[in-house]
Amino acid sequence: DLAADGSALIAFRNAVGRMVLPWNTSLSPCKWKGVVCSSNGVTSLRLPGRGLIGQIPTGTLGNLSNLRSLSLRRNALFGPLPSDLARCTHLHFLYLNQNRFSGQILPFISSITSLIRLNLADNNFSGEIPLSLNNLTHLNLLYLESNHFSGEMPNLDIPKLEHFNVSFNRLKGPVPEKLRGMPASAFLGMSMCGGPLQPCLGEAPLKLTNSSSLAGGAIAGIALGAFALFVLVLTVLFLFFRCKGKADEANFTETAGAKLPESAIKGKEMAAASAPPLGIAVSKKQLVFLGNAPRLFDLEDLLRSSAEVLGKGTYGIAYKAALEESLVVAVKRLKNVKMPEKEFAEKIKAISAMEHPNLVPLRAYYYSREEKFLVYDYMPLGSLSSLLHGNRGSSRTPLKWETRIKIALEAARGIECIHSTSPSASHGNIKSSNILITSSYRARVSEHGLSHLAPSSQNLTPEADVYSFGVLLLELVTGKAPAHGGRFVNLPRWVEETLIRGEGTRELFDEELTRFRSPEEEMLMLLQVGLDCTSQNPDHRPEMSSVVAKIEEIRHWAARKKDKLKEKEGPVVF
Ligand SMILES: Nc1ncnc2c1ncn2[C@@H]1O[C@H](COP(=O)(O)OP(=O)(O)OP(=O)(O)O)[C@@H](O)[C@H]1O
Repeated sequence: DLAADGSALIAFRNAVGRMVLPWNTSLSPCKWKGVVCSSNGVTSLRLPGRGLIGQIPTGTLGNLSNLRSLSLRRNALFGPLPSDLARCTHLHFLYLNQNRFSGQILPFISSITSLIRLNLADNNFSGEIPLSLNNLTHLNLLYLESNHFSGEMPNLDIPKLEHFNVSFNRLKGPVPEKLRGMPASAFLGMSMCGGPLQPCLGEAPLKLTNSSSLAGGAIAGIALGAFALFVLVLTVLFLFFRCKGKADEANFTETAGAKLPESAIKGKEMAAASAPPLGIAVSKKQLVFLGNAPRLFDLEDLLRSSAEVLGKGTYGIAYKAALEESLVVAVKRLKNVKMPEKEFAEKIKAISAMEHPNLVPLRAYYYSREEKFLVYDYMPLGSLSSLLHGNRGSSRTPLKWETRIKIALEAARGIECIHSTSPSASHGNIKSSNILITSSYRARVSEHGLSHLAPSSQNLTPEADVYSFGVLLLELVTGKAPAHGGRFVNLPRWVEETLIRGEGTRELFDEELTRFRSPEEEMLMLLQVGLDCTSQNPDHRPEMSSVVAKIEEIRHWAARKKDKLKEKEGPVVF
């Protein structure tokens, strides 16, 4: 019945399209965009390229028992297909191509015997293609290309099958007998043989000429070379993305990008003599350097360096200290940290061991009874907060959409790294002023681990970080600061209320984004991720790894859309 179909559709929308499907619940579902009904209920749901993102839960589409046609192609849907789709026993057309669905095509697909067209191309499906697809006796179209299906192609024998493609999977072996009439283009990019392809080895031995055996040697060489390259790439990726491990070479500042030889720094005059020196009073003690970073300066150099206050934060005052024109560090002078040196040193070591390209590297620390400070790489572009909200005048360079979503992804990866260190690990103070930006607009999360030095450590949970990160996403899209001059805006509530007022979604967006005609669908998708993260119930918030996956999906989706547009435009013909 229609009411049940309506609630199934709303559950579906809430899971994957809350922002992009402005269905008016006071109207009949049959009036909603993309929905078609007959007297029995909803028969067709067509939402191609609408910016749907996430995993389709069971208890949504599976409840649409009269569904004849389902098209969700060109979205950013991922994860396994909901198994209760098998309950849609009248389904004729199922188009799920160009998403990121994964998992095996479970036998339930084969149980939807009403299917006439099944398109699962361009996804991440894996496992073997089941022989049980033979149950789909009405099937006229089966597109499975560009997935990760492996094993041998089963001997599909579907009498009405006319349109078929399994190219660009990992299938091997012979083209089965009943499919030998299909064109070669149906089996491209795999090690299959026979039928429309090259004969299999047993069928007609390959004639090896001298040149082809030479080619064999060359191929072996290329294969070895490719393997070595693969190992090298893996090693580089491992070194780059590891969360814990050995320190790499110090890169204290990104202003000039040049490395300074030690001799160039020691004993030199201060770079900007006009600024006052850092001048923190210390008892005779040394800086403790962390990791393998080269010791480019000592305590004395640091204390004499020209310093400027960057700001006052929860844990103390932050300074920019310029030791040399291209050797700049950030010094965080900690207040209210009262713990024995050994415990302090252990905590700091744990922080510095957490290495990741999206965390601000901690390079050294100083501990005495009366003074404690930390030395970080200086991030020349300051914080995301200042880039978003600072200097909103004519001289301002607005942050464009592509940069914002890249920053969102990188910050998410930094937080994911922190959360990956233990099940209860958290940052404790995620906000846009703690996302710092390098000269190449790479985002780095700062202050990780500091909440564990502070005396009160309540409410430090990964779920609380996810909430704060959700607020940050809403801030990136709306351009509104959650706290400004002592005034606080409840951003999640503001977004929800604006949506409920139903005046369209445009007023949600940062005016700097709409002015440059930024892609609305992507902005809505990111808003949806932000709202998911700020769910009132902590158990309903996604884990950081899934937040990372969702933002990656939005970017893939956008890239695919761009490619499609280019394809449409076609080559320029003179
Ligand atoms: N490594 C750094 N490089 C560049 N700027 C930094 C660095 N660390 C901090 N800052 C800047 O210094 C200012 C003060 O930072 P701090 O982290 O102490 O306070 P906060 O972020 O405003 O508040 P909280 O302590 O609650 O996080 C901020 O504007 C921040 O962007």
